[in-house]
Amino acid sequence: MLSYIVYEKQKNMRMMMKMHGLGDRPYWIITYAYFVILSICYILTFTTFGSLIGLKIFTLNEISVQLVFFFVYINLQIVFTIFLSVLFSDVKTATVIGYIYVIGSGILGPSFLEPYIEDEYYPRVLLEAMEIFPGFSLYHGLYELSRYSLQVEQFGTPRVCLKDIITEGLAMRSVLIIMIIEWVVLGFLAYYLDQIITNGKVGRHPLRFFPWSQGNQNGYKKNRGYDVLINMEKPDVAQEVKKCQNLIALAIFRIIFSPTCTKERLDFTFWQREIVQKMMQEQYKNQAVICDDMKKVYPGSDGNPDKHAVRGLSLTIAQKECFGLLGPNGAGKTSFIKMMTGLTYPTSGTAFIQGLDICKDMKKVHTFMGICPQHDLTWDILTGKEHLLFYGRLKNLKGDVLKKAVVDSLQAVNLLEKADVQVGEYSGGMKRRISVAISLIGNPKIVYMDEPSTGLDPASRKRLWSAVQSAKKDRAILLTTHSMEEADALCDRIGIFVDGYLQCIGSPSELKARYGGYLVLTVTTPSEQEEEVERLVQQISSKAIKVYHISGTQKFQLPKQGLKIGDIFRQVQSARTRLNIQAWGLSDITLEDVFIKVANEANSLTLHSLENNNNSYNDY
Ligand SMILES: Nc1ncnc2c1ncn2[C@@H]1O[C@H](COP(=O)(O)OP(=O)(O)OP(=O)(O)O)[C@@H](O)[C@H]1O
Repeated sequence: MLSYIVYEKQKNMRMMMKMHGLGDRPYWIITYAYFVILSICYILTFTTFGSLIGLKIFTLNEISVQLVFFFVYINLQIVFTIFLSVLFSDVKTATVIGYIYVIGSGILGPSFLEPYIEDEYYPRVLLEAMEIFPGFSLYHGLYELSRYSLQVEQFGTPRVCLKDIITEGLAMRSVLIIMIIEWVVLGFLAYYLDQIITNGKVGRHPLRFFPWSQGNQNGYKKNRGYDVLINMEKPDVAQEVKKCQNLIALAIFRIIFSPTCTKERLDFTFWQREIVQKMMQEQYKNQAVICDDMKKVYPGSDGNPDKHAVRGLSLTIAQKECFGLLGPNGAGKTSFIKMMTGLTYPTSGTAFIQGLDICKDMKKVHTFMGICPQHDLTWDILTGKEHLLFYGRLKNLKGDVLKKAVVDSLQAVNLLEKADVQVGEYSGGMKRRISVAISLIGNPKIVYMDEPSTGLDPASRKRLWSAVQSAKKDRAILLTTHSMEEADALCDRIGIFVDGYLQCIGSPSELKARYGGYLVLTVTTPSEQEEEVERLVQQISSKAIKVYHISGTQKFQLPKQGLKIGDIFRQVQSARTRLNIQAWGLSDITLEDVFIKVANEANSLTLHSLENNNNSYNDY
């Protein structure tokens, strides 16, 4: 049981289920019920088999006594396991500790505890204190059962029944009482710790359940207000920041001026009202996601400084928009998606998804969210179809609708033929495709895809793209990718993210226009015609620059301003015979060029500022 729970935690399966709408309470109820049923089956087999081979502990004891004792114990064992599981994040460690516990308590029972049980003068209170350890209470209970059966066999006394245990104050009574109390206490404790501890660390405020607690409920710092530094050198990013601020102010306005709100209205200053009213006129509607200056800092360890993975991200994503977040390795894209999906908390700032604050209403957000994580989170023993059935049910799909959704999803990612194959037998690309299908099932309103096409062959990638294309018709999609071709094909808007900052934002064509600004004209002629070609190009654009020439092949950069592609075609074609042009071509800047340019600029800026810092330290 311990390995099972820790496995789901370590592999982030639990988080994956949570992100698809399975709340903590249903998760634990289902898990608990599963373990109880499993344990009951085990105990029934155990006692039946024991009786069949004539073990007196089973044949000479009342069935009701055995059943009550074993039932209480299995429940205690389950809550104890859940309690222990909170402390582990690695399945191997959990399994080893689990075995040490089982074998250790089996050895310690007869060698350590038994002498105290048999010693009538040993204080019972101390013995009962030792039985707080569940392995010892089990041992003592079994010891009592065997004693009762021995009495029946040797002295012919009547069998001990439940009533005798309760009224006569037999040792079994204290064992049962200890186990029942522990069952309840550990149950609450396990649930409480599970809520505040994430991967072995305290993730939420320890007092979050107590109404009198003034502690920050989610363990993050809020950075409300309008103190975001707007970098005027990046007007697109600055505009996005402003848009977020305005939208948030609008949301505040709506709350404050709602008829039910009285307290906050008093704190609402006049100037804020002015801004909000002005902004009300602006048409920022239908935003699926509004991120407000989100930051993520990982605390430094082993003497290393803190890692600023996301340094302040303000972003809006409209309904039915596919937004592509591009960036070099380590830029902070995954950290951002982790915050958006509730895998980790923002260090400061927050985001609103369909108007719900991710720091306050993440549970509700999970019910209409889909995610395709960077690393596939699937159960090896379940088939592709079973995965989709499971996640479809989490999204409240039922009956024929569910069946149809599963078939459609499998078809969309070309896995219909492999529907009944266990995912453990899937290739890397197939696992990726089933992850995409999982993220889209149940019509989530917002879908996050972290490098969805990694490891896919070109045909599968194209099919995946068309699945994403049709999916975005009725939902917002946030996609991270290293493939510029993919970003160009799928994304309505793109943001390039470097070193935790958004460096630029816009549609692929806007970015190309903004960072390209020129066309590349390549002309190949016999070498003696080179000068003539140069003259022709100067006629087309007086600002053309020759960037390259070798044995008759010349390359020119033509500033786009004032140029018409049709004119270039016409002029080159009409001079084709006269100048003996053997080949010529005109190309635009690619998204890849934009990416490299933006990333290089950002990196050189960082280096520059680091150098400046170093210089100022030296000066100092
Ligand atoms: N749990 C963590 N603790 C400390 N640092 C972390 C943690 N997770 C990520 N980082 C660091 O934060 C930075 C951003 O990481 P992140 O995984 O978000 O980048 P990314 O843009 O998704 O990279 P890639 O494209 O390679 O997936 C990296 O320098 C990484 O080393």
